[in-house]
Amino acid sequence: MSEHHEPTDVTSEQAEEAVRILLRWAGEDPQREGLLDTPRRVVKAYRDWFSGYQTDPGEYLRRTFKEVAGYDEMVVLRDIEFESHCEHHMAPIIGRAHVGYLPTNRVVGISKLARVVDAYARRFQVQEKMTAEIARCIQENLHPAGVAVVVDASHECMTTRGVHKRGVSMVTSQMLGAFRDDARTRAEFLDFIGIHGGRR
Ligand SMILES: Nc1nc2c(ncn2[C@@H]2O[C@H](COP(=O)(O)OP(=O)(O)OP(=O)(O)O)[C@@H](O)[C@H]2O)c(=O)[nH]1
Ligand SMILES: [Zn+2]
Repeated sequence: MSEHHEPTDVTSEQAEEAVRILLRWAGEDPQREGLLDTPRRVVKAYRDWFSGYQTDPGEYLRRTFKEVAGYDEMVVLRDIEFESHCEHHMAPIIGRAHVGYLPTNRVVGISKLARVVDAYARRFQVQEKMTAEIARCIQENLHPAGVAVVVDASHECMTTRGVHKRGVSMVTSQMLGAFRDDARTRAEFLDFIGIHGGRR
């Protein structure tokens, strides 16, 4: 994706004007010197935070390796830090994702699992939906014997506004295939990521 790509039929100028309106609505003067460049900066930041709409997450999983014949145990990538935004308040969701899968005969470059997480995180999200999307994407593209995704995140819409609860994290999981059907496989994954009996 190029830096200056217009993602939709809404132009950067229109997006910048929307920021000026929000500034005016908050009681500010968008023409004062300190704020002159703010709309441009905000639009640039949004382009980064919401770049996931310009990606096809499944594309990252197309290139697989067969050279690992003999390896038939689970692969786990844990503590994948991500930043997302909730679709209710457009407030940051900050957390970590843990992804595991049981390869059948092909494995993927390990960074690609983190790229899939980012591709979904950089959209407006609900944590449950993001968790399920990551798992489904891996299942549909790699056809492994199973996929496990656990997401542990804090929602700024709960810390800096609204109910104002700090130190709260939301944990969601999506288990598919062997991770859903076989308690021992699921337990091994949870052990790998450091969650024992639900505690970390
Ligand atoms: N399940 C779920 N809820 C979320 C997520 N992100 C934000 N929320 C919640 O979405 C809800 C939206 O509730 P509303 O009552 O419509 O919004 P609100 O008046 O701003 O609610 P408060 O946050 O309680 O002030 C809130 O309870 C948020 O905490 C998420 O990823 N998953
Ligand atoms: Zn929210």
